[in-house]
Amino acid sequence: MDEQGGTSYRGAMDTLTIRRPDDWHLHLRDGAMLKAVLPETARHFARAIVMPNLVPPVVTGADAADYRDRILAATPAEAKFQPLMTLYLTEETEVRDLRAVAEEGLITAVKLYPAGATTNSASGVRDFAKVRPVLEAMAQIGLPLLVHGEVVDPDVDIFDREAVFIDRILDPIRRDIPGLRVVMEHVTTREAVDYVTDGGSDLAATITAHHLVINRNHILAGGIRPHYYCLPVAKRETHRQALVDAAITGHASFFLGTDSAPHPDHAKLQPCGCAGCFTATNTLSILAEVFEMMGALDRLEAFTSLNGPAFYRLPVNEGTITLEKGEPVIYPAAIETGDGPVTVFDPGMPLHWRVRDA
Ligand SMILES: NC(=O)N[C@@H](CC(=O)O)C(=O)O
Ligand SMILES: [Zn+2]
Ligand SMILES: [Zn+2]
Repeated sequence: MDEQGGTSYRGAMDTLTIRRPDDWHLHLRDGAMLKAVLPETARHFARAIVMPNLVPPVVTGADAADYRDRILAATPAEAKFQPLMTLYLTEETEVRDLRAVAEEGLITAVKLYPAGATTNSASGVRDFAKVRPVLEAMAQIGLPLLVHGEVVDPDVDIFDREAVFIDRILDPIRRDIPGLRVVMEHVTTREAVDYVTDGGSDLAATITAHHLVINRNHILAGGIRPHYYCLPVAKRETHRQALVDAAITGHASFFLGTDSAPHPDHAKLQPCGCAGCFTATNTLSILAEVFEMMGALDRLEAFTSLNGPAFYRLPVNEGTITLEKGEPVIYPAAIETGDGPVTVFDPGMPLHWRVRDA
């Protein structure tokens, strides 16, 4: 480790040691799927913000405690992995309950899904006025609100739904409730990048690996690729470039949230297939490739391991991981789960960086 923030290089930049990363947006699911996907995350990441969009969703403290225990039970014995739990905000969430759960230290954040915006969001919020007292309490406590930032209005084009959400919903809420700490999850647009860049220290954004490498052509041109379909859907190339620029700057408001969202292939390969890309397995290889391509390997650690803990007011991880560069790494095309195979996201380019076994 050197004094410039822990990144050290050897040789012609063929190894890179960084603080152990965290994943600030992850879907672990439950049951057989949880058991199959958890090792893919625990191998590389020390902590993850675990999304609460189970069926039924994680809405009470008791739900969160039970889910945490199921995750810990499914964690490989040798792994040191800490799940950071979240609650699913509904119009019925009570201020009193939320305060109690937050005081217990059981949850790290609360997740806001506009009803109907994405996978398992039916119990989400329709009328934002109804959750205002809860958001005010969160601002007082300093508990972050994580938002799936898309409007659900059928008249709004799917490629515009994130930008419209900022104008119609998020910005008014933030003006109305000063001090509310917000993470815009899985941002996909230049508008979101600009909004977060100028938003001050109470606003941050997670960025996925897949949104750094695909644009909407990858999904739709030359045939439809269901494994690239996730929400928010990837936008045009200029937006992808804005995301890359945000990720590589080292700006404190941007950090990694993989949004690794496993669905069995039989649920994705349908006339109406599920949204979500499964990236837990190869995210770090993809990121190293992108950051190297941009001449920004020295800022990878800020994105994966430093900016997130700083926003969440948590210590950075003690341990490190070492990435090494060599022949292209071959990842399995899919992982096997009790619910059937789950295809691993294919970045469509050779990946030369692998995480060295600890
Ligand atoms: N990103 C997705 O496309 N899907 C996520 C839900 C979400 O994060 O919006 C899922 O749970 O499958
Ligand atoms: Zn989402
Ligand atoms: Zn997600």
